[in-house]
Amino acid sequence: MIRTVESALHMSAPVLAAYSYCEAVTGQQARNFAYGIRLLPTPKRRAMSALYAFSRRVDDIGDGTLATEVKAARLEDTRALLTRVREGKVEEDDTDPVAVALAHAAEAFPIPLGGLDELIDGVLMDVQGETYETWDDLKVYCRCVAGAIGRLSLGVFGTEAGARGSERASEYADTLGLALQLTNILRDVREDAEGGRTYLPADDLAKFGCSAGFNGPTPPEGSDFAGLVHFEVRRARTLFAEGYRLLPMLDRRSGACVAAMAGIYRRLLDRIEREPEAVLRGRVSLPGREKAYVAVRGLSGLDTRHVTRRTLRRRT
Ligand SMILES: CC(C)=CCC/C(C)=C/CC/C(C)=C/COP(=O)(O)OP(=O)(O)O
Repeated sequence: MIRTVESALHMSAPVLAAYSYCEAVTGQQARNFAYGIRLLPTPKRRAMSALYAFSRRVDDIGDGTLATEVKAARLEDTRALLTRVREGKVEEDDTDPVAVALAHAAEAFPIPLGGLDELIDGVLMDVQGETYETWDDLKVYCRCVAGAIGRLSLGVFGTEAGARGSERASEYADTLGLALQLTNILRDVREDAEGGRTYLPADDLAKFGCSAGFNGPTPPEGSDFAGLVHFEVRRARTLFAEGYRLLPMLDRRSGACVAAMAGIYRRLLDRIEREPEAVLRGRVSLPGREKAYVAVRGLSGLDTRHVTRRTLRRRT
């Protein structure tokens, strides 16, 4: 049974403590997304924090230094936990605060929990060292680790668009996830290379003379690294433009949350476009004041109105 948002506000001390734990994890670790999540009303903010804390746990298993088979086993433990959540088998006094908060959020909002299975599938691909020949191949991975997060988030945000509109909203949320993930991949080129990983499609790397990979602060000799980055930036921008069509389908504060998350990442993309080689030297980031500015713009609807008008103009 789905609880109403009002009844979700009256919650037991263990559930409140579980949400506080997830909010602390979000505040400390979601260096960019926390700015958007903070703009939501309390029940949605708590539910998004529960989703974030669960996703963080899955991601951390993938990123750690454990052996492949240990990582795979831990990911399957997480999947088993998810099954308990789905079957309503997590009690409020369970010792795992993330499970308690997620179980509560999944009762309060129509969250399509299968998206978290997809996330686990995506991180398993990563752990098993999957490589991507083409953008279509990479898209499968991005759909699992980011598109699914967009679709899960939409369950919390809700949309007033009716059944057919919901389907479209879900596609836009998925596409926005792809845009964020591709931006994230560009930003983390250096860090991933140090961990022995390149996510960018092999055929794009070949086209720009970068098949040798990246192992230092300068591009491979004779390559057109800037060309590669600009090519992927254009691809990300197209995805952002499509994904932004979600914004007018959301209520004001959910729209503000998405506009802040996407707005911060778009500014990262702007920086990367201006200085492609910066991603080989380290992680490109925005100062806190700039992220706060983007969040306030999201709340005032500035970004939403701008994008909606532009999107409509493009379509007519
Ligand atoms: C509709 C909607 C809400 C769509 C958005 C979906 C979404 C939030 C996808 C997240 C994908 C992503 C780039 C995660 C990186 O997390 P990270 O912890 O590595 O990020 P960080 O290092 O930038 O903090």
